[in-house]
Amino acid sequence: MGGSADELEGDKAGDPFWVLRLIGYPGKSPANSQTNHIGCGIHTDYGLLTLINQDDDITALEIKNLSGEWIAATPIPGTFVCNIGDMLKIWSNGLYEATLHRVINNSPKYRVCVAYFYEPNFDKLVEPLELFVEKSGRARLDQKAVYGEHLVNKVKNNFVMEELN
Ligand SMILES: O=C(O)CCC(=O)C(=O)O
Ligand SMILES: [Fe+2]
Repeated sequence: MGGSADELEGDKAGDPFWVLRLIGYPGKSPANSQTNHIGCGIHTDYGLLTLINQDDDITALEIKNLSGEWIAATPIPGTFVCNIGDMLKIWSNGLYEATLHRVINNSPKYRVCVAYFYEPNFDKLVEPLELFVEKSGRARLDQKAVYGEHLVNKVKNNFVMEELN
């Protein structure tokens, strides 16, 4: 990113609120021709970086591209998907974009994903860093958040069963 190697250490992410989550998505029942309604709703990740290890043989994770279209994050064996989270977007003054994504498992197979969320310190007030305001060459983003409060608010809204289309 162009900062020092320990740019995010100390009070920023020196005591990261990391989480490793195993997530299971039931497959679509053969009797049901409709889109599976159990998945993960549209969201951006909350923290810094997420590493996703997904089943190799099921395409279910979708990303919204800059044209507003949903595109599949087709699994590439031996690789992780890396998502930018909301806090990295703010710290980098928008140089890094937190990408919208969702999960719909329309395969008949149960899908498993292992997601590692690398997050800032829980109580950290996150605001654009001067370094990235200069580097991005754009106006300072009018965004800031205490990471822990942001996390709790988003978890309350994201993990519900809902219509996915
Ligand atoms: O299951 C996946 O591939 C992604 C899950 C996800 O986006 C999340 O837990 O934040
Ligand atoms: Fe996510």
